[in-house]
Amino acid sequence: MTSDTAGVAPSYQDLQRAALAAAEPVRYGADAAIVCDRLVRIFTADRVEVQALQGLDLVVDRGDLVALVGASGSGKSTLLAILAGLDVPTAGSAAVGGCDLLAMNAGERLRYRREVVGFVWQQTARNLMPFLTSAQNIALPLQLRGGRRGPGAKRRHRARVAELLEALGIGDLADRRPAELSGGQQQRVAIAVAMANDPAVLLADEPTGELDSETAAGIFEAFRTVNRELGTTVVIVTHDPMVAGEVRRTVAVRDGRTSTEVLRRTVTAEDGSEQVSEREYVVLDRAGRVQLPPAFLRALGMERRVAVDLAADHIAVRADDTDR
Ligand SMILES: Nc1ncnc2c1ncn2[C@@H]1O[C@H](COP(=O)(O)OP(=O)(O)OP(=O)(O)O)[C@@H](O)[C@H]1O
Repeated sequence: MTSDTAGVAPSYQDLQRAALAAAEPVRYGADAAIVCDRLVRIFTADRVEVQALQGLDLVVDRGDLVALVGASGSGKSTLLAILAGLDVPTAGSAAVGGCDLLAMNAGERLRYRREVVGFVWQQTARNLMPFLTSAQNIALPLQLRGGRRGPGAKRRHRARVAELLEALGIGDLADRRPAELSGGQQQRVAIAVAMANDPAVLLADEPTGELDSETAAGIFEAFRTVNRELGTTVVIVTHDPMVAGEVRRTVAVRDGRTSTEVLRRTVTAEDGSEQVSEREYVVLDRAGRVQLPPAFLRALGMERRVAVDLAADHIAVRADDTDR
């Protein structure tokens, strides 16, 4: 190939590199904190199979704060147990903080649970050792963490405990045992314990389930603080209807799949006032499937088959009228 526009015409190597780059598949959610791809979890109880997760897709970006909502039995806790490294999916793939949850051996799984994820349970008592003070509870995961224990370890641990007590506004509770704390205070300490080893992701299953609504609001604020100030990705499973107003992204799980999402953002109006805009989306999975809201389908009598037409800026879904 001759070139009379030296420096502009691509070389053979340039073309080869471009062709290879184009052939390289883009990894699904490559830089995300959490990537679940067609996740399936089947339980067998009394020879009956329950498909708790039925091909669930979920990508959570680093630094995001996400609420998972859904009816009882929709699969939320099953998903969280997998993300926490406590359970293993039957099929599909899941990665958290770059760790492949299907490829870990027992030792790696233990390290993953201690260092990559933090977990806050609903039962306030389950999160804390009853015979340790708040500061000792927070220090425990630091001591259990493997690796080098140099002479400065004790000092570093003390500094980390102080930092977390301060971030969660519980410095004055450092020397109290769980029995001497209210439910809300216990959950704040539990968040500090889960954050001790600076996990990539903080997971919480119904963390406000045992609290009154005012205390619950304070706990959501604590999760927001952790998310904003410490930059941790946070995923909270909740039944709390108030939650939609508390987080940027709410993902609904239905029948073992993610079905709809509500995204909230603050927009500045023409007069300079700030308003929160909220929009509901249906999830588009990797195969191009969407789960349309049942109320919409019922309203237009859509079932079994719909006509789909492409327009310049949208796709129209209409009731099947072939028999009319
Ligand atoms: N260990 C298990 N053995 C058998 N079935 C299970 C097991 N764990 C969960 N399931 C079933 O899987 C489905 C999903 O359960 P899961 O607990 O994930 O739902 P959930 O959305 O968290 O519900 P809830 O909001 O009530 O906690 C349910 O039908 C449940 O009965």
